Amino acid sequence: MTVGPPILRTGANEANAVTLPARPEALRLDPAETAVIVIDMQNAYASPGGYVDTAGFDIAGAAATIAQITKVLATARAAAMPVVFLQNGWDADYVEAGGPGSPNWHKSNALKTMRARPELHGRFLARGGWDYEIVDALKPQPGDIRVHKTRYSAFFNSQLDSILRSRGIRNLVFVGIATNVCVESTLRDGFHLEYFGVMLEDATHHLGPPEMQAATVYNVEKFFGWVSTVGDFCGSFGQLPK
Ligand SMILES: NC(=O)N/C=C\C(=O)O
Repeated sequence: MTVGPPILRTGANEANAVTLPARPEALRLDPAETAVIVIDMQNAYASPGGYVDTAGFDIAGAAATIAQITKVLATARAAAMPVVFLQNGWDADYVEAGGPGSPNWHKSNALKTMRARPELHGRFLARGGWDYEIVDALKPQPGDIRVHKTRYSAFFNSQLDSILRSRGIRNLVFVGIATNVCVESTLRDGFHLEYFGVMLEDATHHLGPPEMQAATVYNVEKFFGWVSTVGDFCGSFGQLPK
């Protein structure tokens, strides 16, 4: 008898489930219980002249990440899988960012850069501004869901958990920027809230040196979830009848 690689079943509705190749093992996912979570694909994180570019991070990989996410979203929409866009930022007066009593005020490189260069005040991550907007190439389509968030984890003080639970979503497929900050923070919080998190490693991009990408891939694969690829996601869910 040949024993194949293990497959983890995440839901009760086995009839509609699809096998997604992943590490450390493949997953059986029901598309009706699965959502694509697009983390912070805003001009701030992916466009020249946006916050992270101005703050000195390398965004050379962002264009390729956008191209990969485009493929994922086309497959997800064709499979009637919810697409949830997270948008990171604050009100125009930065009240939601917290003041000096908040660690966010001290650690946010957007806020630090604006304090160091007062001519930039109001430019980064303010709702209503260009920096906050989703990049043109990934503009949300009718039926997509948009959720505002004010901290790295998309579950913290947001509507995300309620929106997912009310739709019966149990599995989250993560794409976006940055792998090692908001993607990992959200996937970790999702794990603690009993969501099965899958990160598509070639549709995410890190902030900082390349080791940061590798570290999150290791953490996800070993401790918090599963790691898959755009090719495997599109290959699996692209097979569903239209
Ligand atoms: N979207 C993110 O991962 N953001 C990381 C840093 C920041 O927002 O300052």
